[in-house]
Amino acid sequence: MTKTVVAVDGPAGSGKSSVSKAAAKRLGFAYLDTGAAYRALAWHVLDSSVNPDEAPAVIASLASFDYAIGTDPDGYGVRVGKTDVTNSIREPRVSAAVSAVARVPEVRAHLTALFRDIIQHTEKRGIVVEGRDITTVVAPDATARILLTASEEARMSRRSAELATESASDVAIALQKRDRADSRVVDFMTAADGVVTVDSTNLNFDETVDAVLDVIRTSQEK
Ligand SMILES: Nc1ncnc2c1ncn2[C@@H]1O[C@H](COP(=O)(O)OP(=O)(O)OP(=O)(O)O)[C@@H](O)[C@H]1O
Ligand SMILES: Nc1ccn([C@@H]2O[C@H](COP(=O)(O)O)[C@@H](O)[C@H]2O)c(=O)n1
Repeated sequence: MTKTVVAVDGPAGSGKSSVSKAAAKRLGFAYLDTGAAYRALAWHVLDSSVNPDEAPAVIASLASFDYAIGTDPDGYGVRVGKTDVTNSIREPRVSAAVSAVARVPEVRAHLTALFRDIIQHTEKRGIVVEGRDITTVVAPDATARILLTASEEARMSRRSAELATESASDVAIALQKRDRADSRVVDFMTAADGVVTVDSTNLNFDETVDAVLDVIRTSQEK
């Protein structure tokens, strides 16, 4: 059986996780959130009292990074060792530390190998994988390659609607800072050759999922 791999990249708050998860559910595919792995490593680094800006110490912490993630879009959990970190990796302190960890080349190589292993071993007939470098580095040969974008204004207002405990301006500053830092490492703002852009600025959630499903269907027909 040929496995369908769908690669989705985009900036923070563009809808990668929610849209990819919904598309995977509709197709009966597995779903892999690669940002969760970078977040889990940032959580592990902080939990080990390592400074995320000290690359050699971050690299050393990979040896004790016992990471597991589910790929069921209906209920996936993230674990580091025996600790369930599904919710704690979304805390602002982890979001603030994750870019420093993600810029270390050894970290990227380690996690890329992990993602490829998960993609290869999925038991479903397809998998939707989302992140920043999936279309270009992790799975450049994917069946469908999508850049999911939305204007900065739309992304900020969607994200601040989610985070009721934080002010809209704090959310906006954190999101801009993370995108700026991340885009120094990976270009997820421009579509690479063969990558289809889906701009959700003027689409509602269901319309965005439908647009992504259209791209997948068209790619499968090729
Ligand atoms: N087209 C859309 N219209 C309205 N809301 C949307 C749309 N797409 C996504 N959303 C909402 O925007 C919010 C952010 O989406 P999501 O968390 O999936 O983004 P993300 O790209 O994975 O972000 P991050 O990279 O920061 O994890 C969610 O509340 C989601 O439901
Ligand atoms: N392929 C990826 C995915 C994520 N990152 C880094 O992880 C951070 C968190 O990702 P979210 O999708 O959960 O927002 C992100 O800010 C990047 O630093 C990455 O480098 N490559």
